[in-house]
Amino acid sequence: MAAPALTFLRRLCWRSLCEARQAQAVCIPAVHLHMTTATMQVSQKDFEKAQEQLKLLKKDPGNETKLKLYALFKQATEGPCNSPKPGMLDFVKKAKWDAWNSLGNLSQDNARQKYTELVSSLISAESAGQTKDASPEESRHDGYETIIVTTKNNITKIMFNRPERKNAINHQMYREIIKALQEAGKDDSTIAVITGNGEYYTSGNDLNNFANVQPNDMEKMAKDGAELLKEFVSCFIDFPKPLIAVVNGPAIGISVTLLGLCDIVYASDRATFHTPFSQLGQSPEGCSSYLFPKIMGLAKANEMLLFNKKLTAAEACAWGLVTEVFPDGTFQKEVWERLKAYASLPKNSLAVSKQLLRSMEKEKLHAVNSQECEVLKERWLSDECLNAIVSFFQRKSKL
Ligand SMILES: CCCCCC/C=C/C(=O)SCCNC(=O)CCNC(=O)[C@H](O)C(C)(C)COP(=O)(O)OP(=O)(O)OC[C@H]1O[C@@H](n2cnc3c(N)ncnc32)[C@H](O)[C@@H]1OP(=O)(O)O
Repeated sequence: MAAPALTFLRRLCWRSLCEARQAQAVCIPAVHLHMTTATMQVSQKDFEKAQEQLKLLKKDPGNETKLKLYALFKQATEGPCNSPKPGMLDFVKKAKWDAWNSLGNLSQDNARQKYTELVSSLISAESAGQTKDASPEESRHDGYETIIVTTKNNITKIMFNRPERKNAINHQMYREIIKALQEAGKDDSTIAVITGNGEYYTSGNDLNNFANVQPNDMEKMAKDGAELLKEFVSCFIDFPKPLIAVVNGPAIGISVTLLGLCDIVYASDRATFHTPFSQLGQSPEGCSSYLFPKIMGLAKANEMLLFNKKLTAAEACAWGLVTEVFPDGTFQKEVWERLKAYASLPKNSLAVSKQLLRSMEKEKLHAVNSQECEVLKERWLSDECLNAIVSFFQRKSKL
């Protein structure tokens, strides 16, 4: 069918089509009077039942099917197409006329039969789909060790999964998250969610990423780290569909800065938000040096990014970093119910809308990301940073 015709047909509300058919059905008893054999009477009964069943369909079966139903109904009740051909620009009438006319001399009995069969197949397909919808399978994606990636209810969930290390992000986890985001961007899901397994959302960069590096390899470590970080953050900047952070517990470092690149942030009231960059002799990343002042204003961004102020969930919400805070006891239930409803919205509409909201900033964000990675590359080679890492591990070993 021609694209303009389809576009116009999309304007046809499914319910109004059903109602139109109901109104047309008034003429059916007249058809019924012409039938004589018992078989035909049964067929007529089935035909009427099919019309009733059609009204119960919840999902719009699509334009092609609607046209087929329309044509079969007309053929069954009025016989071969007998109305004048509509003008080329009357797209809807023309499409309907074409569909009816394409049935040629199909007998009314056959048309009734085909109509009834088509409705029956739609009803069976919908009830099979509904059973599936009621308890859809959660599919787990293969090939990940540090994260768990699943898809259910049109939501791809990426879960940090090193709970015994407070979900600290080691090099392998950075790479796996990159891969998971690239796949989630292309899969059939409507939205993607990032969350943590266990008590923490994540404690940020695994400080072991800096451990056991020989003095001669320091520069290479810093260079490779900056490249990995740049690629990692780029995946968040470019992510093409709504990306939601479900912050189940404390969040530290890079996991906090990335929230500025997420489209919605839901937090448990147990969550805290901490970016101890200066304490670690480091500097902000995840585009936070640009996005945090925009989100919360420079004065508050300074408290977080320069002076390591740890925010409660309520503060983070008041400062605009978090969308909504939920009591921890009902957090998972409330959030996933909400997300399930969001993920049933039209997928493409959400994707293009997200891209519109972000597109003006994309180039800027990539430039900020590059600059932040360059600065960090230097920071990682600084005494301030090395001393901070050493003192973290010394503190740990004394405990
Ligand atoms: C490619 C490189 C990209 C770099 C990007 C730049 C990113 C920057 C950042 O993210 S900065 C933030 C870095 N994170 C931290 O500074 C947090 C460090 N961890 C802690 O302060 C604490 O562990 C804690 C507050 C998260 C939890 O404290 P506590 O409740 O007392 O638990 P433990 O400390 O006993 O933790 C259990 C176990 O996990 C280890 N661990 C936790 N987080 C990290 C981490 N981020 N790095 C390394 N190890 C971590 C902790 O050492 C314990 O291990 P142990 O049992 O002692 O072997």
